[in-house]
Amino acid sequence: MFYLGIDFGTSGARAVVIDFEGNILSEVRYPWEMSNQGKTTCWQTALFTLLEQIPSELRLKIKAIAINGTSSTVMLCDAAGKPVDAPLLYNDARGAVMLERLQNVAPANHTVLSATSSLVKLLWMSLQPSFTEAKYFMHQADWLAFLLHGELGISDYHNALKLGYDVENFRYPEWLEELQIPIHLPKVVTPGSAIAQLLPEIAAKFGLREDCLVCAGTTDSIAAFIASGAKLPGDAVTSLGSTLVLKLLSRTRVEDARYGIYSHRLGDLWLTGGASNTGGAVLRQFFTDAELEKYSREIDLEEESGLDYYPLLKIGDRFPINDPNLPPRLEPRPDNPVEFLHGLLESMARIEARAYELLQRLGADKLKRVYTAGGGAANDTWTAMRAECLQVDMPYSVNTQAAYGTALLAMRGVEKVKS
Ligand SMILES: Nc1ncnc2c1ncn2[C@@H]1O[C@H](COP(=O)(O)OP(=O)(O)O)[C@@H](O)[C@H]1O
Ligand SMILES: O=C(CO)[C@H](O)[C@H](O)COP(=O)(O)O
Repeated sequence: MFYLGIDFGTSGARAVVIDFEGNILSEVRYPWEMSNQGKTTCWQTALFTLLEQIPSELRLKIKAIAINGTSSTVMLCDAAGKPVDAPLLYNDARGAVMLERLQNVAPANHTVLSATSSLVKLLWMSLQPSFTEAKYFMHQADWLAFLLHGELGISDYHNALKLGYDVENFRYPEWLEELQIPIHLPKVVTPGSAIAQLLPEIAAKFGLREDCLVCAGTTDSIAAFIASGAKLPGDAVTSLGSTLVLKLLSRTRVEDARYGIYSHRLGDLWLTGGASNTGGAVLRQFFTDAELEKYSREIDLEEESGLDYYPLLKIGDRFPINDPNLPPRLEPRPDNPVEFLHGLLESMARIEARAYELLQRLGADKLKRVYTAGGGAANDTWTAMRAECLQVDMPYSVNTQAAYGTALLAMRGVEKVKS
């Protein structure tokens, strides 16, 4: 039997089929323009296209499917599961106007007290005209899974963290219930746990087994952590995708909205960390992937760039500076593209190192090794700069693709294998 993991990242969707031993049997991709990442029609097309791209002989043996989305990408649906408005993406900060109201209700420095948290987004959406048609609040991964299993309003405690779900006591906190928002908040289950079998019409349409189970999902950066094989306190994964996301596995939970720091539950341990708006999307604004590869090789690592940027696409960051008004700093810009890239990579390496120092200062376990996921993992020059800043072991991970981690989540969810 096989297991399917589907990753809905920032720059596209990817699917991986694995066997019980974790061997990859098929990998398919559906890239999209960044302008399409906020269209639910594009998400549905991507999901169905990925299913069609998997060889039919493999599809017939898929026993479980799980989907990860970008964290805090959220939407409202009507009673039939139809979106009533456009989704709000992971880094959408329009909910900042609701922070003051929430500060009077939520505990100090709670994860939801961030301009991009799912709860401030929900409060903002509740003021929009479309809210009158809304019945369900869903995360991207929840809605995509709903398309396959047909049950509305089910999420996982990774995606639900930024909605304010209490992942220690597995319930919504009283202060959140007192908000009395007239909407169905999702029923929250364990990531990877089986939710339901495929809808018969989906099984028939895509040549999948009718008893194929759809499992609760996770977020893209947690999926990458699971993929990496990191498992001990002090192990960390930096996702160098469109965004820079840090996860440091710790015995201690760390929560501090002042810095955009929160902790996801992973078994009996905590994934302390945060997600910055800096990262590959800023690089892609100036360089193609081919230029990144070419110019990175020309960087002289013996020299510092002498540049100190805070690379952002637009105003606002989430972590380690949680400030929706933080301006990008990309000046002075050298004429030589190699020098400019040197400054960008070096500056992001410094932001990463500062962020790990902050996590440890606030109580997370001591950083011991850092695995790297995402498009930037392939950049040896960047890895060397980062190693210089981090001064820890940076092992190469055979697999850090989020889709692979999500496939492992599906397998472990239905096979109860030892992880
Ligand atoms: N050689 C490279 N060096 C640094 N960054 C790279 C390189 N190649 C690709 N990237 C970056 O990786 C990002 C895409 O990585 P990916 O993990 O697919 O992103 P996401 O999951 O966020 O969609 C792009 O923003 C791109 O700029
Ligand atoms: O930046 C992002 C998109 O890639 C997401 O915010 C990322 O998933 C981090 O969120 P989490 O730590 O909850 O997974």
